[in-house]
Amino acid sequence: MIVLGLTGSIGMGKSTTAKMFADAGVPAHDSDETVHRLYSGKAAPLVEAAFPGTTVSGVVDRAKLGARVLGDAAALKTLETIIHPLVRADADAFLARHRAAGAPLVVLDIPLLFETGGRNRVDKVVVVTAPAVVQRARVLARPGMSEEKLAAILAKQVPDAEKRRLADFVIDTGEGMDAARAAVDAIIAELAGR
Ligand SMILES: CC(C)(COP(=O)(O)OP(=O)(O)OC[C@H]1O[C@@H](n2cnc3c(N)ncnc32)[C@H](O)[C@@H]1O)[C@@H](O)C(=O)NCCC(=O)NCCS
Ligand SMILES: Nc1ncnc2c1ncn2[C@@H]1O[C@H](COP(=O)(O)OP(=O)(O)OP(=O)(O)O)[C@@H](O)[C@H]1O
Repeated sequence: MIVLGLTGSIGMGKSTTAKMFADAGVPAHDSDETVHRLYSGKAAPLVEAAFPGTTVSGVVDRAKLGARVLGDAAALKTLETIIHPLVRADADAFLARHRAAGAPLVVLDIPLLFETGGRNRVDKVVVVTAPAVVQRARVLARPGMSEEKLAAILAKQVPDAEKRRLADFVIDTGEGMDAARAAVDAIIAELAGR
């Protein structure tokens, strides 16, 4: 089974591209979605213990938590120490399930693949990218997002140019959905022979 890591900086199109792989029949695991699920389950008490007041009715409020940790390097590190092992365990279970089922190719969508040593956990890497102006416009259009929050997140991420340099495949999501879908199909053809 080939494990394809999918990464890219904030707003570059990871989730959208992961869904294209899934729609084409390639199982895809989404780290951000896993974090969000954990925040309404087993991670919630751990987060509340570390950052009192960031959960509401037993569920992590991501706006409150983001306000607490983004821009505070030590706090973010503490959060990552709690969350990353749980996400990794979820991804490992996903891999075991699909390996047992005989899947030829699977995708792990890992936002911090290069930042957290994820390169060793995957066979090939696809980086999604877009021009910086497109990225900014996408991210700033989200509710609750601000220039400061974006700057704090970008400061914690390997720069886009460096990610592209380290990639086996690059998909430019600034060229539209059809172009991205064609790029996804070409990668599947190369890696899974179909
Ligand atoms: C700070 C939080 C609460 C903000 O929540 P919010 O709903 O606004 O954002 P969301 O979770 O959808 O993440 C959006 C994007 O932000 C970036 N990002 C998130 N966490 C981090 C981080 N620790 N370092 C760098 N970039 C990050 C990624 O590009 C990610 O795709 C949330 O991102 C979080 O809990 N982060 C810590 C866990 C983590 O490291 N997740 C990312 C990989 S598993
Ligand atoms: N190929 C594409 N063509 C046009 N728009 C796209 C394409 N891919 C993604 N987008 C748009 O870009 C925005 C960000 O996409 P997406 O949520 O997939 O990014 P992400 O990298 O997962 O973001 P985050 O890092 O915040 O989790 C969305 O509005 C999405 O519709």
